[in-house]
Amino acid sequence: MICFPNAKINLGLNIVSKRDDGYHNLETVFYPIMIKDALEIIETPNLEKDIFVESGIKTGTTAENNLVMKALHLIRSHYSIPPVEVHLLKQIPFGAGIGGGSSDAAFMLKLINSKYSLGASSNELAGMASQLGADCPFFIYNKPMFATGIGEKLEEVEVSFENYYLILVKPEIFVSTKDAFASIEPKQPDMSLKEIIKHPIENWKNLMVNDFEKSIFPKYPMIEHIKQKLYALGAVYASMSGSGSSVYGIFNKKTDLKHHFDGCFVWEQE
Ligand SMILES: C[C@@](CO)(OP(=O)(O)O)[C@H](O)COP(=O)(O)OP(=O)(O)OC[C@H]1O[C@@H](n2ccc(N)nc2=O)[C@H](O)[C@@H]1O
Ligand SMILES: Nc1ncnc2c1ncn2[C@@H]1O[C@H](COP(=O)(O)OP(=O)(O)O)[C@@H](O)[C@H]1O
Repeated sequence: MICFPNAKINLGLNIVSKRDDGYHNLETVFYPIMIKDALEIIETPNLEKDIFVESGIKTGTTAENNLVMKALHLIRSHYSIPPVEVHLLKQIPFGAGIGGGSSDAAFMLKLINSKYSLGASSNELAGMASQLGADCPFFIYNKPMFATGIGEKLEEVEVSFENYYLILVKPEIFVSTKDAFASIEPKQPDMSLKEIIKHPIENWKNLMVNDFEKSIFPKYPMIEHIKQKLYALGAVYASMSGSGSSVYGIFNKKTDLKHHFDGCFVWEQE
């Protein structure tokens, strides 16, 4: 049985306060984008323990610390699941602020739930996902969501780029989410993202921010350069996604932009 975990971008990101457990309360809108990994589980008779095979982009993870295996062990602690062979084809860049690892883990929970007809509800799966990563519960629902708390309180929102064109650019820079949070001064936003998102996309430039940009841009000028270039090329809105290093641009019409970003991973909406 196979599935195709996809990535996300953050539309705005306000880091509101630091919590006693070291995590941060935030406000963001998660928006699914269709850069995809492939995740397969194969049931092999007489297998004594799980097998994990990773191909594609090298994440440097192992069968012990890859999030798909952590997801497998977690769901197995609730349900009886036999040893399986797991194949993960990595195509979503990591350290990119687009949640690839969290998505793989959430899709593993959904895959096991379907394959073994466990009947767990989305809410139950989201509860398990929250133990694997702050971004993880969103990928259980995988539709545009306004998120608060550490990212686990989710509310569906209406937002679509149907008449627009989206491009995502990731330079050869890998940002650690933990380090990115460490250099943030939390603050209450002037206007809630839930309100901002209702404005026309043309107004977002003046209203919507990603709080990580302020600390990440001075450290990695290349990321800011990409954002400025997207605006120079005519983007209606451009922003870093999550803790970086990816930057996305939203355009009014499809234009050939790839050649402007040599040396970067570039994904364009079909
Ligand atoms: C910043 C965001 C924005 O969407 O995405 P990415 O840039 O990673 O994609 C997320 O909040 C990341 O979610 P996720 O990547 O699942 O984070 P986790 O693995 O749970 O946490 C990694 C580390 O980030 C910090 N962390 C994470 C989430 C949060 N709300 N507050 C935090 O302080 C903690 O130090 C934690 O140890
Ligand atoms: N299935 C996975 N895919 C990618 N990274 C993973 C996975 N499992 C664990 N990791 C670890 O998580 C880190 C962050 O990966 P990821 O969530 O894809 O990045 P980000 O959301 O910051 O773009 C990686 O550097 C890697 O060490």
